Amino acid sequence: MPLVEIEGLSKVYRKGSQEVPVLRDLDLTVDAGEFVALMGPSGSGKTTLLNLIAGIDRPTSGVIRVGGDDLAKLSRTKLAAWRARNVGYIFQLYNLIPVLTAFENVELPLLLLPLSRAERRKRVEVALDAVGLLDRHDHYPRQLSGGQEQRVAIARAVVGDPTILVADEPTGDLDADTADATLALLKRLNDEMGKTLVMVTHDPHAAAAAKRLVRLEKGALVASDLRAVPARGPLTRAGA
Ligand SMILES: Nc1ncnc2c1ncn2[C@@H]1O[C@H](COP(=O)(O)OP(=O)(O)OP(=O)(O)O)[C@@H](O)[C@H]1O
Repeated sequence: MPLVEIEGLSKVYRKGSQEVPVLRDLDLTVDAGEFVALMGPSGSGKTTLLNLIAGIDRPTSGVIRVGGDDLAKLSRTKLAAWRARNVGYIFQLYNLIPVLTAFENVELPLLLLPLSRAERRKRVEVALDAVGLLDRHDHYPRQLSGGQEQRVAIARAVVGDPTILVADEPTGDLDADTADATLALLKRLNDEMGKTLVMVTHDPHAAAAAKRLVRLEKGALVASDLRAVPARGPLTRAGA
């Protein structure tokens, strides 16, 4: 079943009087339960596309439906509310709030939902447990390693049970082993919990964690294939 339906999507940024076309007449469908890697050269429009799917940005023209909602038709306020309910965003640099503990960081998106304090606590604990960091719940981001910070950020992204998870270079700032552990976690969220994931990456190794590869070049889709990478066991880095 299609979760993301994109038809004739275009995005033009305006810089003063200058127009910068970033996405051109793009069509793409992502089914529920897919794990899609979005690759392409720097400047090809990957982050722009991800932000449009996440309802952070709005298209210049075209249709973008996520879970049946036509995002271009929502007002800014409605789009913000839609985002809070439906999107979990994972950033390259984690974007945790330094003055909040791991628990409080994960709890943050739940404060926008009508939940009791007890229900919030339960959900935060389940999410922290799922990423293996329940015992670090009272640690501040500076007391965590980069990989642990990213796992807290992943817990924060899934805690509200969003319709879709989007990740922008989630392993871009991690060493190889920590990146592998993070990718294994994302794979597990997809395989075992059925989360739909769209991940921007430059790294073919990271892309190999996904089930489908979508390539962008100069704002247009050049390929969208089921994984050409042979099936394999645990993520291993070639030559390592
Ligand atoms: N807010 C903005 N205003 C003007 N131009 C922008 C804006 N955001 C992005 N761009 C331009 O749009 C193009 C695509 O940017 P985008 O970040 O989507 O590319 P990308 O494929 O994610 O690149 P990278 O891999 O380097 O992150 C770039 O030329 C960029 O300069």
